[in-house]
Amino acid sequence: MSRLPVIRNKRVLGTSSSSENGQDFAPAQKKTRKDPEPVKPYAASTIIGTRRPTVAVTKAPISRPVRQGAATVAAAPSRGLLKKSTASTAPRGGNIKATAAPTGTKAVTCGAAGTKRQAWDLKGKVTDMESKLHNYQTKVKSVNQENEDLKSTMVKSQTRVTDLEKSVAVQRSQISEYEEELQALSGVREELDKVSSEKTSLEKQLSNLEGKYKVMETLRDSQETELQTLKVMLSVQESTLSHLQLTLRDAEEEVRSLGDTVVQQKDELHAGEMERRRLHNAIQELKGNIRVFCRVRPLTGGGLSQHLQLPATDNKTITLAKTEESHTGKTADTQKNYNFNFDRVFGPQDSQKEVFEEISLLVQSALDGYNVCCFAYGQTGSGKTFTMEGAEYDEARGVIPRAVTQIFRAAEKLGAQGWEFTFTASFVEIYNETLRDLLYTGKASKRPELEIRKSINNEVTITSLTYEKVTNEDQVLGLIMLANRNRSTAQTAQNDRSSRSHSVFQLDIEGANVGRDVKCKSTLCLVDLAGSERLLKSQSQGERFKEMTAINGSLSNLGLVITALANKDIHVPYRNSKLTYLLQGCLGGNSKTLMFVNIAPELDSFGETLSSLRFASKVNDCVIGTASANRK
Ligand SMILES: Nc1ncnc2c1ncn2[C@@H]1O[C@H](COP(=O)(O)OP(=O)(O)OP(=O)(O)O)[C@@H](O)[C@H]1O
Repeated sequence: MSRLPVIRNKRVLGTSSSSENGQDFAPAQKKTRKDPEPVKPYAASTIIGTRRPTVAVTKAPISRPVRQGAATVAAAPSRGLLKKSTASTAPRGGNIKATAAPTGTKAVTCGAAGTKRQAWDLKGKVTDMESKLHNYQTKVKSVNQENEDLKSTMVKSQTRVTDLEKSVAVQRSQISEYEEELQALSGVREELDKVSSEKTSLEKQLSNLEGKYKVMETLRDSQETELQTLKVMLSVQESTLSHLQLTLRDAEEEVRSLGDTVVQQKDELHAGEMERRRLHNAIQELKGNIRVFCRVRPLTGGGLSQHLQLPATDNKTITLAKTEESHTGKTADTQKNYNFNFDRVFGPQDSQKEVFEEISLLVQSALDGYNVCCFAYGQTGSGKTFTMEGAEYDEARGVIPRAVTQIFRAAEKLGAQGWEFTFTASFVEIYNETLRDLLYTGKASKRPELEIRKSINNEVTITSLTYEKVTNEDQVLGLIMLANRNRSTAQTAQNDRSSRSHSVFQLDIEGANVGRDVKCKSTLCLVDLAGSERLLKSQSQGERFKEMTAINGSLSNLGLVITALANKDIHVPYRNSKLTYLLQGCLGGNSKTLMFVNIAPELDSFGETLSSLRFASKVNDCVIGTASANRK
């Protein structure tokens, strides 16, 4: 920070000094400069010539002239004026002039007329001397006066000097203050430096920003151009929009009329769906409400079996041929053929897919509100489980997983027509006339006993059985896997238990078309029966005998029930076995039944095969009454 006052004060000081000196010392300096030679201070020469009466008073340079315009009598001690010796100090050959004092002091002249007195004129000389003395006295007086003045001036000057010294001291203290301030200002200077460096960086930033600003301006310009283009486009779009709005109004009108058409078509569709169901059922009835499919499994070691003949052109016949040797040996061997006709006969080469295609219509009936029961009958190892469950890879999937897939897909499609379905799955095993929950996940020790109950409206349920609500195919497949795990656990405890127990998978289906106030309810029942070995062959004893008795009992009772239904007997012995009791809802008037008779192609299974085919043939001959859908 500029503290110019310091300089100004100095200047003031100088000015003041100059002013003082201007009054008191300047002329002397000027004179000194003019003097050809410096003259010692206080060196005053007064030449009082004997010959020349004129008294020359030289102007002696003094260090401090008393006053401008004062007599140029030197301010040296007045005594000196009288000393003759001092005359010798006067400059040699100098122009010594008698300078008349401006105050009226006259130069001493010899004689009144300035003429030289005669030697004899002593009086005159005395007079001159007196006059001179008087002059000198006057001069002394004036000098004294002047001296006094000078003294007072000196006193004043000293006072002045003191004042000035004080002032100087004050100025010095001020200077030191200013110096201190200056010192303090050095910090400020650092700050100033910092600020200035900051300023420099800010300036740089500013220039950067200016650069950016320019770029932004360019960008803005281009965007403004773009905006203009967009505005033009917008106006075009607006006109298009208004045009489209008009079109939309027209379209809405059209949609409204189409909506009416859709409602009308939905009605027609629903009527069509109901008609389809009616016709579908009519076809099923024509096919018979109980159907039997025969399936021959491939030979375990490959090749063809000689005793089983399946005509290539006919899918409904199977011939079991047996060559009987002549007992006497005298006659030729005779061949005995056993022919059986079924709704369909599948050979060893027929795939799971082909088998399922034949029963998919029945599965559709389950969704339409009809009870459907499908069971596999046959000796152990004849392919019942393979037919019903299949293997894990896709192509080998059996009836149960395929039926589940079909049902969920069909339900989804019917959803578009306003149908909503709920599905409940259960899986039960019947072993030795005892029911076992295959979906049970609790502790084995707490496994509850299951009892079949029949409600007032003839609905069969099992107490404490797991009824699992399912919403998709994967859930059902998960339950089937759980059932298989449960079965294999039991099988570890008892060898081949699965062959000696019936497993019953049930899917309860409830459908409602809320908009049309239509409801339906049905059960799809898929059963893998126990092996149908005859008691004689197995020659079982003990526990095994008990198992076989139970199996044969339930299977033969199944035959009896079907026969009773076909004969329209008043009493149908459902309760004679757990199997028929459980399947009561799915067998009989209000249901569609499909039986698979599975055949093992090995020759040593001939007897069992013949027995199975005879049983199936009996069932096939039955015509169970007309089924009616469970509609409300
Ligand atoms: N159509 C077929 N094609 C190929 N393999 C089959 C076929 N049918 C059955 N099998 C195979 O034959 C074997 C016995 O079949 P499966 O276990 O299904 O008989 P099962 O009648 O269920 O026997 P069990 O009464 O002991 O349960 C299995 O290995 C199975 O994979």
